[in-house]
Amino acid sequence: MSVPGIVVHRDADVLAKAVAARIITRLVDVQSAKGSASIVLTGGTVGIATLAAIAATPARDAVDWRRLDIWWGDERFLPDGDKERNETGARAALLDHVDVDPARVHVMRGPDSGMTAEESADAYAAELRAAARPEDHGPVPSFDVMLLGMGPDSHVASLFPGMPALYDTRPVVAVHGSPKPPPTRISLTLPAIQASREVWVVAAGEEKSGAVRLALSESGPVQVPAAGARGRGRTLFLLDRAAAGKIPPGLGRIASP
Ligand SMILES: O=C(O)[C@H](O)[C@@H](O)[C@H](O)[C@H](O)COP(=O)(O)O
Repeated sequence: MSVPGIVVHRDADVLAKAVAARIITRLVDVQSAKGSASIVLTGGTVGIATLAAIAATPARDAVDWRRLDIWWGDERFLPDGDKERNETGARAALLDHVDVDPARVHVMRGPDSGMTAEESADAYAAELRAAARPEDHGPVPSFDVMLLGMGPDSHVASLFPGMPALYDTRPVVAVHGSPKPPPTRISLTLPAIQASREVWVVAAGEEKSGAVRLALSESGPVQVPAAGARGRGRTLFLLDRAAAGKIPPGLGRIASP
């Protein structure tokens, strides 16, 4: 797994815009090289603000949205269209404004599907397995970009410290009793996250600074899930100054444009 690079931006607004530009560039590069690309979206304030920043920039048209596979790292187990669903936020911020191929927007289904949370997780795992190719060497595709927001407790996706999902070797699990409402969620697990070519953890605000410090230290991923958020090729922590405020000196290269 890759050692995290750290990039610090002035504030949450500049961070979202900078991550948006970075996503567009990454997707254009990958599509130029491979013809198609894949991205895993996240919920949360910065995650959704980043999608809105993509929608707001003319450079978004450089991405071939028809040749992009869109996945989610986690989802709240709520009915389609519920305003608390990460999918709802992503569609309002970006997906409804670009020409995505509906067949390549892979949502984690809620209770209106008639499935339980466990069945929905299994269905998503089957969708991931169907999209995996031999060169991925596993049950999930090698995602080109895995975006992850991070909570003040260092959770990523819906992997909360000490909870059973962190011990699970399956790629997708149902989460019950989430400390962050709503209580029932669907989440990729760390093995699925670590299959990504690149993992980008995005965080803003002083309340995340302790979690950032732990996530960049030699912490164990069960107690510090963000410490397990590592890509096979590259890991980036994309932060604002407030979230970066407790990073110990000498912890690798910190770019502060
Ligand atoms: O479903 C969710 O809630 C998100 O996927 C979650 O992992 C989020 O990204 C973090 O909690 C950070 O959220 P904030 O950026 O709003 O603090």
